[in-house]
Amino acid sequence: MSDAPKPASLADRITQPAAAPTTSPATWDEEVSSAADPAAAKDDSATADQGQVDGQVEPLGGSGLHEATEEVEVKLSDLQSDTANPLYSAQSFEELGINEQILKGIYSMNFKKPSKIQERALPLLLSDPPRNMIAQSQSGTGKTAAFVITILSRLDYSKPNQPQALCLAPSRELARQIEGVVRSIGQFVDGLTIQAAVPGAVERGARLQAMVVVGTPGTVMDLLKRRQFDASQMKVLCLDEADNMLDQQGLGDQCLRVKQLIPGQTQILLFSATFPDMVMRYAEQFSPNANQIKLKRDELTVSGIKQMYMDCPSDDGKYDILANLYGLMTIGSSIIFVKRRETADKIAARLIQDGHQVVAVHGAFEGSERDSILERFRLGQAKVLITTNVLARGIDVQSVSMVINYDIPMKGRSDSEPDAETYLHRIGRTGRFGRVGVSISFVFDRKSFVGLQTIAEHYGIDLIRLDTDDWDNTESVVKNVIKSSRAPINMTNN
Ligand SMILES: Nc1ncnc2c1ncn2[C@@H]1O[C@H](COP(=O)(O)OP(=O)(O)OP(=O)(O)O)[C@@H](O)[C@H]1O
Repeated sequence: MSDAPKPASLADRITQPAAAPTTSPATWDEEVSSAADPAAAKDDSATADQGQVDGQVEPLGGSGLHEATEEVEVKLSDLQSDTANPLYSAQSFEELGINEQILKGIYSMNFKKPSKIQERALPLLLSDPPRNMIAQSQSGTGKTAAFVITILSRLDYSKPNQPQALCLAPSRELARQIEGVVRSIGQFVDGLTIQAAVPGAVERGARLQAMVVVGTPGTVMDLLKRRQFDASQMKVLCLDEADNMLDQQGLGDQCLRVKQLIPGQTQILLFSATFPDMVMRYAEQFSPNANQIKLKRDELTVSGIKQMYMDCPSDDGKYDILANLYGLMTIGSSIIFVKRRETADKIAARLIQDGHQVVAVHGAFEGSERDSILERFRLGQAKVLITTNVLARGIDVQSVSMVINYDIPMKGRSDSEPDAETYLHRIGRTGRFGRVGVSISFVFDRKSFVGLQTIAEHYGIDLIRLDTDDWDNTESVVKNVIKSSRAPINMTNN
């Protein structure tokens, strides 16, 4: 990129006719910017083929290029004292009115100061009488601890066998992860009982007998129907990834049915990094009179994640680019997101055949197998994970330094619309709590290019273009980012 002339923003390039007639375009951004014909993009969108897709949502109704920044080392404490940073807080955990045993758990996790969402949300969440909450904060900024502390603070510890708090998440992996956070933060809380309600975790006929239940909506609904779960004394209902839970046809219905079976005065908490307008309206009905903490669209991206893209020669040609990137992907850990299960299997098989070590997980895998593969990835025994949207949200593996969008996330009938929310959640698997990371999105045709460009404009993101013909430069740009451990302070935009 150093030798190439710095192009104007993608937005400029797509909306303005090319200044001078070009010869046959070398890349899709050249092609699209010279044609600038939205109708043509539409034609392409009708060609989505069929296949098994995980985690797809039903639709509801200043991008630019720049040079990568040089390495800057920053401590977490520096980030947390920068008022513009989403990790900033003026207060300590003690000042937020959290009970001693819970505080002990928080400090044992090495959390020194709250993040902005924790500082802002906790006083509202813990105040009496309990009020509902709709809370939005960027990926990796500590939303889980905010609702877990609330749950632990609301329980009646004289009733250890009585379910009193229910947390729902869209995937078994995320539910298990949240269960782990409840166990960690609650490790010094006397008498705390916790149970997971994910497929295969509760024996048929066995009653749920824990104060805190963390599960997926389908399993929880089954347990309620079979009277294995008494929700009559529920105090808190929390939906993590709430926009996804309320938006997806099936999950939305199940969440609504669960809500109908709990007491009317239950405190309802909705958390997510994204709340599209249409879903927000429904969220406000689901969680009435809620305190709300919202972000503007241009505050949603995390500055520590350097977002890049590569212009690939063809759909098939993406594989060679991926194989070339493989060495960089193993510097930390990385996740490759694809649309279809078959693609995940296919590229995993090819990479393995080419001598690389990768693992794949998607919805076709059996539950316990999914758990054990993700565990291997968490432990760093497998460095590269290939998956579908099923793991796009919530999964917290701090060592992930790169996310690859092998397929640009799309939604709608025949994949007609770019899926800006899923893009944000996918790239948010890196850059956790002030760490740095790289996302690389592959485009190869007009539709994928326009899709990415639309997403970039939606959030006002600057995308760095990586040259597929200059691997030395690509390597140095990516390495430069991932070898620094923290996001530079002056890069924060929120
Ligand atoms: N106050 C804190 N100090 C240090 N680390 C923290 C603090 N709060 C949370 N973390 C850590 O930050 C990471 C991200 O937290 P969490 O998974 O809750 O993010 P999130 O906001 O829910 O993200 P997502 O939107 O992707 O689900 C976790 O590893 C968590 O342990």
